[in-house]
Amino acid sequence: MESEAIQDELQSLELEINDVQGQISALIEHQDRLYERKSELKTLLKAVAVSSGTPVASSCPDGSSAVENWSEPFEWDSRADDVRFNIFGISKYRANQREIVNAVMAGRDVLVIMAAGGGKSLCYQLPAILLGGTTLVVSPLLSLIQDQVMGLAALGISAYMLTSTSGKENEKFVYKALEKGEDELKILYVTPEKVSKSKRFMSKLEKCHNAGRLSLISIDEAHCCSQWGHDFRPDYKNLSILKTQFPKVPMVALTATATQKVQNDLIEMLHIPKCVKFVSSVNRPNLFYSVREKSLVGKAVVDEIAEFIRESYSNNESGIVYCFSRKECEQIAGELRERGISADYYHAEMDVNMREKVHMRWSKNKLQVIVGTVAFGMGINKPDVRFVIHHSLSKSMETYYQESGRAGRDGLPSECVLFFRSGDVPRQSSMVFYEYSGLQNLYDIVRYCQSKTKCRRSAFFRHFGEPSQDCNGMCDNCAWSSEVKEVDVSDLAKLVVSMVQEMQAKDQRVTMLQLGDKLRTKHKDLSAELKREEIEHLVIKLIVDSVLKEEFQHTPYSTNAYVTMGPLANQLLQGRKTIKTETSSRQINKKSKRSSSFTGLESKLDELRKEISAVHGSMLPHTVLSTQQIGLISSQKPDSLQELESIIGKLKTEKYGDKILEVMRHDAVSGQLVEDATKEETCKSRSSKRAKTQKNVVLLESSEEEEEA
Ligand SMILES: Nc1ncnc2c1ncn2[C@@H]1O[C@H](COP(=O)(O)OP(=O)(O)OP(=O)(O)O)[C@@H](O)[C@H]1O
Ligand SMILES: [Mg+2]
Repeated sequence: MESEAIQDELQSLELEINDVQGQISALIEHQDRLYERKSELKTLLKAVAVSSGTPVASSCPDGSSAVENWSEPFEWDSRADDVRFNIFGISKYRANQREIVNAVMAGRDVLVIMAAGGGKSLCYQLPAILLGGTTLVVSPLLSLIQDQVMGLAALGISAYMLTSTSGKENEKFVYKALEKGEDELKILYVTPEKVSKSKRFMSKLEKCHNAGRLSLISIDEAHCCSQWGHDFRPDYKNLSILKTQFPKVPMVALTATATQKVQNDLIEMLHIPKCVKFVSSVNRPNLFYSVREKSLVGKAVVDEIAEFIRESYSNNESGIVYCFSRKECEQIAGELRERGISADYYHAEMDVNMREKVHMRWSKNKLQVIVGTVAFGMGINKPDVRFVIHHSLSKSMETYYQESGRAGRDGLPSECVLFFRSGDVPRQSSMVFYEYSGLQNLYDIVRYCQSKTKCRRSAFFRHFGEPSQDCNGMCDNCAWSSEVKEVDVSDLAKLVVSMVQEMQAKDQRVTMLQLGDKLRTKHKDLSAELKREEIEHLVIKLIVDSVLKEEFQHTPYSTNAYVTMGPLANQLLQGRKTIKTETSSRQINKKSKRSSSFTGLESKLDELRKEISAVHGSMLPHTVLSTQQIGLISSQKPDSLQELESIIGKLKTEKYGDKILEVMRHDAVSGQLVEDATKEETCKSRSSKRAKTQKNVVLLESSEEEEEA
């Protein structure tokens, strides 16, 4: 008897110890997050003190850490303005561009952190022209390099590339230009492999340097150097050789990825400890962020996406739909086509040529929507993507920021919509659980999706450790007021957790889907009230709140995610923790249009840029005229080449000015004709109205007459 009592006590102690251990590990995890946040806030405080948006000199040549003023006048100002406007057709600098150009021109190493579409290319292309000699640009992807070289060639700048695909003739020209310097070679793009693997290339580059002709080195998409970045490329690690070989040549490293960890890594790996650092805000004020509830019925989701595109983007404006798997991409592209949307798919398993074809059709606006996996990523250089839809959630806030950020790189209003359902979470978690902080990162974006009150934008500021800025109603939670109620669901949560506990005691594993089904079978009274997605929503909330936990098991074909007791499960069961969910009565404002579609004249100019691009083969429409330039021309209506030049600069006016003015004149004439026709129509209808009135009078008179008669 005594031994039985001891056994009992031992067992209950065992349970209690397990419980305490669970709580300790949850608290340690919590403590880690607090430490991480503390260090973010400290950095933030420094940034705020320096005043946001201004450059931070990480340290100066003399070792001091004073902030330098890169906004003051410099001797190259007027030349820089001339090239910016008359060659690039850019009427004014965007935030930090001028300061960066100045720091590069002053011969400093520079690190640029600027959001996607912020205009990083100009920051090295403009100095490349002003400096003379050759600028070497390392860029990770062939498609990016091709786009850039083609865009620069269209501006008459001698830009070349050396990649695995460049032909012998091209290679010969480039090597000769590097070695002898007789032919002009302003900008040379290479992939990182050229630097790390081609001895021939490095020896030619050395000759160019020894002759004093290597004026600048630019590392684009520099986050590829860092293992903490999302696109790590092993060959980027070897780029440190550039600073070792050419210590006096200024280096500019550019990226849109802003985390502190990546920044520190880059400075170390590229050997630029004394660089001037320019950190711009991660805010993309022109992007409208929203989250929509994703239906359990696949076809209904596609219907909603197709309706969204048709209603808001009926002028063939470009967009991307991101999907989880290759199979899903193909299927959804097909289903969108069935619904009359011009869509095609893009994923890593496709043949390279096929992929390039799809990308090219989309870039040339011959295809409206690309349905892609994350493989459709870094190489996207299209500035006028008006919408990015996520058919399933991304794996972290950072990847979502990157993927959704492909919208609106031209600064014009664009939309980012994420379709969220809790059932998609286990699919992602079984992919990311082995990554460092993979699950924590995933749960961060799940919190973003589940919130019905918090500003979506503020989640990005928080993630990147930046002071908050006004959202200006540019997210669903800020734009559309709705009644959000907090509901205490602790009792239901206890039922769910008890069920997991029972199964665990019997050594049974349960997935989220099975858990929902079992709960509804066991508690029939609940199944009438609770929908499957509501239970899934609760289970995911419990996982995110550490009450439940995901565990993974590998099979030869897949990795399965199971739900088990989490570190805070006992706190809930003992009534020491409450669980609340948000319910909202919001109706999605489906008709709200965030983008302005083209007016008549804008459409004609859009047609013109497509025609010119088609004639030139590889040139893209936005290289001919940007959407912003189309907007400016349409609103200012220049009627001479001189006036046009004051809007789009000399080069584009010389090349396309006559054609643009012809379109404008044609539009004015047809506008006049329409106006005349309208006037005539109005006159006619007035006189016919008058006649009708008179007729009525006559009739009336006659009827009176008849009556009289
Ligand atoms: N000052 C400016 N005014 C108007 N348009 C600009 C300006 N600077 C750059 N742009 C345009 O903005 C678009 C995006 O520029 P760019 O490709 O340099 O962005 P990025 O910062 O390199 O973005 P990503 O991180 O996506 O590569 C381009 O179409 C470019 O011509
Ligand atoms: Mg870029």
